[in-house]
Amino acid sequence: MKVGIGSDHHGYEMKEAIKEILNGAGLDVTDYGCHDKTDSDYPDVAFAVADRIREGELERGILICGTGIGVAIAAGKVPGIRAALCHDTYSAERAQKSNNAQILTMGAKVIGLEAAKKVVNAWLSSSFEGGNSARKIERIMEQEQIYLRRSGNEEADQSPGCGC
Ligand SMILES: O=C[C@H](O)[C@H](O)[C@H](O)COP(=O)(O)O
Repeated sequence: MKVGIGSDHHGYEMKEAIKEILNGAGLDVTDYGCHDKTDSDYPDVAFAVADRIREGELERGILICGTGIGVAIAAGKVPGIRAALCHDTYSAERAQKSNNAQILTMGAKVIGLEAAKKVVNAWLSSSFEGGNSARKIERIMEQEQIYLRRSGNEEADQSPGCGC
């Protein structure tokens, strides 16, 4: 599985630790930064990872900032992207099974590393179940297309869709 990972400076240490684990597990992991603890702006890394998913280069992304909120908001602005902020294993599992979220976000100031590892594992080991969930994801994706068309955006119809 091709996974992109990224963080701002608040999430740097957690990002490095999780990257090591994923590499050790044999996943194909690409690090989109940041690469040290120097102040960095979370939207930049969030857009970098989300864009690669939108373009089909990555299957999944993991984004970490202080709270996980900023990266989730930014990544969710990229058409076709569903980013889920999860700090517990049940939500992480459902983020895949119900929401087909390509991106997991976490806050390094909110959750400890051991719990974060379990959240990542729950999310990576789950997959979308379709069924009744598909209709809701399709509805979200349809509405996104409506907004894109309404704004005359040429990117309408180029999103990965619902994955249903
Ligand atoms: O949602 C945003 C994250 O928690 C960021 O890590 C945090 O906001 C960093 O921004 P600042 O340093 O401006 O508080």
